[in-house]
Amino acid sequence: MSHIPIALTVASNDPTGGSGVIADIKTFHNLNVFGMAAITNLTAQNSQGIHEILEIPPEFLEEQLSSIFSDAIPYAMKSGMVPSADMVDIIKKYIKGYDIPFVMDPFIFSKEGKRIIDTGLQNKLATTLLPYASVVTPNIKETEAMTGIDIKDESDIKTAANIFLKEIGVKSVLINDSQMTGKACDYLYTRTKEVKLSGPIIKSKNLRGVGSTFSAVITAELAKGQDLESAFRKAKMFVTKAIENGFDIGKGNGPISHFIEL
Ligand SMILES: Nc1ncnc2c1ncn2[C@@H]1O[C@H](COP(=O)(O)OP(=O)(O)OP(=O)(O)O)[C@@H](O)[C@H]1O
Ligand SMILES: Cc1ncc(COP(=O)(O)O)c(N)n1
Repeated sequence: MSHIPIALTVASNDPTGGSGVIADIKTFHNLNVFGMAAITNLTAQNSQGIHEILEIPPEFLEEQLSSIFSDAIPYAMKSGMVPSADMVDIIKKYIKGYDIPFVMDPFIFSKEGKRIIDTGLQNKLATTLLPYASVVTPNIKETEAMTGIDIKDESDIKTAANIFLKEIGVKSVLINDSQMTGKACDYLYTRTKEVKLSGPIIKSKNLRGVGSTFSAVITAELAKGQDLESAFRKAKMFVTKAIENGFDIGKGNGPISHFIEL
């Protein structure tokens, strides 16, 4: 194959390979997209939680991005864990400068509910990066934190989505209620349409990487030139199968599978 779309993830490393950039690269590979990764953080984590986080110096993120973009421009990019205001500004510079599809997967709370970034940085992400995002993929807790809406049902999700679109200025938002109800309904809101995809909740403790993988599928599909709604449908199918085929690796919560065939 001489020509291949490139997707870039700007995120953090999970040494056990369940989430973060390793999950992103596995997803890009599965979808026949060439994956690149610029690292923001190193984490020490495993199936039982995040233990330590070591921030890469912001100027070294700049070095990584400048090496990538001066050589081959990715077709789409996503961001995950962004640990400092300086890094937010660096990422904004590249998104503004190159105008490629940008999927923002904010990482504000860990799976265990622990706050990962403070509210100052959360606000900086919202005001500086979100207006440049093609789509944002927060989970319910992140949606509540960024919009101030207490989410109890579908109408609250719609209210929060409207804040993302009309007040924060994001082009589109993807929110799901899997952490709230017995279903796994995902909602896409853009300025012109709403799409709801319903699916059953799969009972599994092996859910590590589900958020990273969902946003990585969207990024890979946008890199291929697919529209956002098709990318959303593919991401939903991908994570559903990936959860169904998850692995019992480690003593706690294992990872989803990236070996799936759609
Ligand atoms: N138990 C489950 N059964 C079926 N689908 C699920 C389940 N858990 C999550 N999903 C689906 O996985 C996708 C990602 O979910 P979600 O955004 O909540 O993950 P997350 O890890 O909390 O995300 P984040 O990276 O933003 O923290 C969504 O499509 C959601 O519906
Ligand atoms: C390095 C890193 N990035 C992201 C996540 C979120 O996990 P998930 O992909 O399961 O939402 C994580 N735990 N660690």
